[in-house]
Amino acid sequence: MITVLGSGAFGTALAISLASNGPVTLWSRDKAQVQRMQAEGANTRRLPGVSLPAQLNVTADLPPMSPGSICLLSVPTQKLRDLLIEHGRALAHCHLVACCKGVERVTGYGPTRIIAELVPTATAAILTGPSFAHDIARGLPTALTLACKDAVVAQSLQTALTTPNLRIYRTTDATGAELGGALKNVVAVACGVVIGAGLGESARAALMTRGFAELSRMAVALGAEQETLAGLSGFGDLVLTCTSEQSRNYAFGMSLGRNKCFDTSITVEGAATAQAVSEKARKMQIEMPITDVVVALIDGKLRVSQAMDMLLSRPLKEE
Ligand SMILES: NC(=O)c1ccc[n+]([C@@H]2O[C@H](COP(=O)([O-])OP(=O)(O)OC[C@H]3O[C@@H](n4cnc5c(N)ncnc54)[C@H](O)[C@@H]3O)[C@@H](O)[C@H]2O)c1
Ligand SMILES: O=P(O)(O)OC[C@H](O)CO
Repeated sequence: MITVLGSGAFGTALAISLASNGPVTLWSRDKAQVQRMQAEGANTRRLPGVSLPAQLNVTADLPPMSPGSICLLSVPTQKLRDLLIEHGRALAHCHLVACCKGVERVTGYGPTRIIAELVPTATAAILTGPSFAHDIARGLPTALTLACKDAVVAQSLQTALTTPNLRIYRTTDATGAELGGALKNVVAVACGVVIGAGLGESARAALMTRGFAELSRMAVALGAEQETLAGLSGFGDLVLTCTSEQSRNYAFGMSLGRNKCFDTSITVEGAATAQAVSEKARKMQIEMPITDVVVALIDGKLRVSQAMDMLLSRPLKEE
C-alpha cells in the first residue's frame, strides 16, 4: 500500500494515478478538506474536474506504517520540515519519497537532506521531472525521475511508482535530480518576467539557455552529475516550466513583469529557492546573475528594465 501525505494538486494527482495499480491512501492534515473530498469525490479546490477513483482512500488519520512502506511527501519544500517534525516518528522505517522541488530557505537544504536530518532511519528519495498535476490526474502520459542514493531501493521504487500513464526513470544522483528540479523554478520565474514585460521569445530562449548554464554551474559545484541535469529532472523540467502558463512559477514571473499582484496563497517554490540559492552562491563565490536578479525583483529592489540592463551589460565572454 502506498500512502501520499499532502493533498494539494500534486499529491492528489499522484494518488489518482497510483490508484490504477492498487489501493492508495491520500492523507491530509485538514479534516474539513477530507470530508469535502469524500463528499464530492474530487479535490475541487486544487484539482477541479477530476474524479477520485474508488481505490483511493482519503483520510485525515495517518495509518500505521510497517517497515519498508512507501510514503510520498507532497507538500511544498518550505513545509517539509514541519510535516516531518510532526509525523517523522510514524514514518521512521519507511521509504520516504519527496515530491517537492525546492531548496529550504533557512538551511539551504534540499528535500532529501531534510528527510535525512529529521528521519535518519528512513530511506530518502525524490520524485521529480516535467509534470503538471492536471496532466497526471487526467491520465496524460508523463515521464518522471525517481532518485535515491540506494540503487536497490531506487529500482524497487521505480517499479512501484510506475503506472499506465507515469513512466519512471531512475538514478542514484539524488543531488542532481533535486537541484535540477529546484533551480529550474527560478529560471521559470525569470522567463515569466520576460514574457510578462513583453520582451519577446528570443529573450526567453536566451534566458532558458543561460539559466541552464547557471543552474548547472551551481548544481555541479554541489555534487550533481551533468548527465542528470541534462535529463528529465533538469533540462526536461526547465523546458516545461519556462514555456507554459500552467506553471505557477512562470505565472508569478509574468505578474512581476506586468507589475501586477499575485495570489500569495499559490505555491511558488522558485521565490524562496531563489533567495536560498543566491545566498549560498555568494558564499561559494559562484556567479548566478539570473538568480540574483530574480531575488532583487521579488524584493522590489529592481525594476524589470533595470534588471534587463544589468544582465545585458555584464562583461562579454565565451559561451
Ligand atoms: N502542482 C503541480 O503541477 C506540481 C507538479 C510537480 C511537482 N510539484 C511540486 O509539488 C509540491 C507541492 O505542490 P502542490 O502543487 O501540490 O502544492 P499545493 O499548494 O497544491 O498543495 C500543498 C499542500 O501541502 C499541504 N501542506 C502544507 N504544509 C503542510 C504540513 N505542514 N503538513 C501537511 N500538509 C501540509 C497543504 O495543505 C496543501 O494541501 C511543490 O514542491 C511543487 O513544486 C507540483
Ligand atoms: O506550477 P509549477 O511552476 O510549480 O510547476 C509544476 C511542475 O514543477 C512542473 O514540472
